[in-house]
Amino acid sequence: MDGQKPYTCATKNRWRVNNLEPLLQTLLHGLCTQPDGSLCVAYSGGPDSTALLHALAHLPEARKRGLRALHVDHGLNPDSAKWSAHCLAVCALLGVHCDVKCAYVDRSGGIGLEAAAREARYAVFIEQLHDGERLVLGHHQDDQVETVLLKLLRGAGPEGLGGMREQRVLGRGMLWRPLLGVPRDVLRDYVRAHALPYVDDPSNDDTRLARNHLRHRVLPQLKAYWPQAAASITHSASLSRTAADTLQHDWSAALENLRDDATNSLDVAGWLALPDALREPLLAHWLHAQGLPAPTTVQRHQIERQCTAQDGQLPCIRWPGAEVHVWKKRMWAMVPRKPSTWTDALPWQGKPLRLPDGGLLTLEPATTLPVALTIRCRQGGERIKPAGDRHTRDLRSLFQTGAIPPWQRDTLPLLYEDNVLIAVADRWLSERAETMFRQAGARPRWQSPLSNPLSGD
Ligand SMILES: Nc1ncnc2c1ncn2[C@@H]1O[C@H](COP(=O)(O)OP(=O)(O)OP(=O)(O)O)[C@@H](O)[C@H]1O
Repeated sequence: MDGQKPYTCATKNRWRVNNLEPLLQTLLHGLCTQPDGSLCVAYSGGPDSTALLHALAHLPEARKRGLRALHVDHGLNPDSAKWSAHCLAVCALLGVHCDVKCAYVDRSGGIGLEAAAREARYAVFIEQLHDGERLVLGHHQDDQVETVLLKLLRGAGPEGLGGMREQRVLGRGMLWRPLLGVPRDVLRDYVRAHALPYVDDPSNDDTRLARNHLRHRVLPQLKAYWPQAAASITHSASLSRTAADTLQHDWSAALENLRDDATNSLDVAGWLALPDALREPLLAHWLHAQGLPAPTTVQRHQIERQCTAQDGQLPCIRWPGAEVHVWKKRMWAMVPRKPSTWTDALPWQGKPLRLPDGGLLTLEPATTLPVALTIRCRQGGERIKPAGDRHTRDLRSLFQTGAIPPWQRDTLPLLYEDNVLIAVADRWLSERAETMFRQAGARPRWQSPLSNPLSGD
């Protein structure tokens, strides 16, 4: 597998030595323009990441930074353990340390096996990446062409049509795709010329999968008529990327202005006033940052219409995995939640208590209360006299003056001592509760089951 001369930046005018140099040349150029950081090759064992790993292993510039490989075993193919063993053996021959990690592929998410495997793989990458390390992937020009066409066929905008980014932040490090400009054939030539052994994953030939259908059926026909298809599509992608990055600059600035950090809610009037080209990606990004899926165009238009609802109305727009509420001229997003009131009275003396709706009640610092309290869910009609207040108040008016969003109101646990309401979560405490917690040297702390924290007054 060896025999490749080391090439350095200093000798770059003497690169043209043999027919293997284009790959090394690209990588060397990439390394010279990349900020420092050790390299971790995402090594599937397939031909492309094999070429990538082998070439990097022969560049002193890569070795000097620190070079290792990471193979993820999805456990989906009966031969996957053999593939892991193959990766370890190749790395041993190259003198590159290799980590093999198993990924748990969750098939229950309804996103398809390929996407679930990808999610699981990236979760491993994120977990395994060291501080400042670069995860180097073997995606090449033909992968980029397939990605862009698939996005086009799904009706994507400039961000999707920009294809895969050459680099981006990933976990504690960066993801880097140095081969996006290199055609698949160059990599396959390299593998052949060095007689590199690689894993042949049969799922790559399954033309029932959209990407494989494109690769094996559609693209050969496109290229037969338009030989420049790959170059033209990647050129369009880079134009879209530039446009998407410019838009991103603008919608990021708009998001800063429209989002309230304390509540993570959005100012709807400001959002509606944005041009379409900013409104859509801003919403998608705001949702993704909360781990929520973006709406379809039809659902987004529904949100836009509901944003102009009268005060007092409480619009809620739902789609699989997310719901958006419009309240007090702001927009709030969360995971859809069935209204869950519980009837049991739960005893509590200070130990962390997971409530039936997923909320969490604790004492900070952890300690034990002198008496056992009872925790109940709101039923309606409850009243409390908050410390320092001259009157008892019903919870409905407390919630209104405290600006507690309506969808959060039933989640606040109520703390009772001998059937007397002494605290509403950690928010309103009676004189008796204040005294009890002061004597115990701790404060109650409640974590909402919803993704958004409670709004401030
Ligand atoms: N199981 C895996 N472990 C580590 N990295 C992986 C794995 N699967 C994919 N990758 C990384 O993602 C890149 C693109 O993945 P893709 O599924 O297109 O490739 P592949 O067909 O598995 O193999 P290759 O690209 O190496 O020929 C790979 O080149 C590799 O860098």
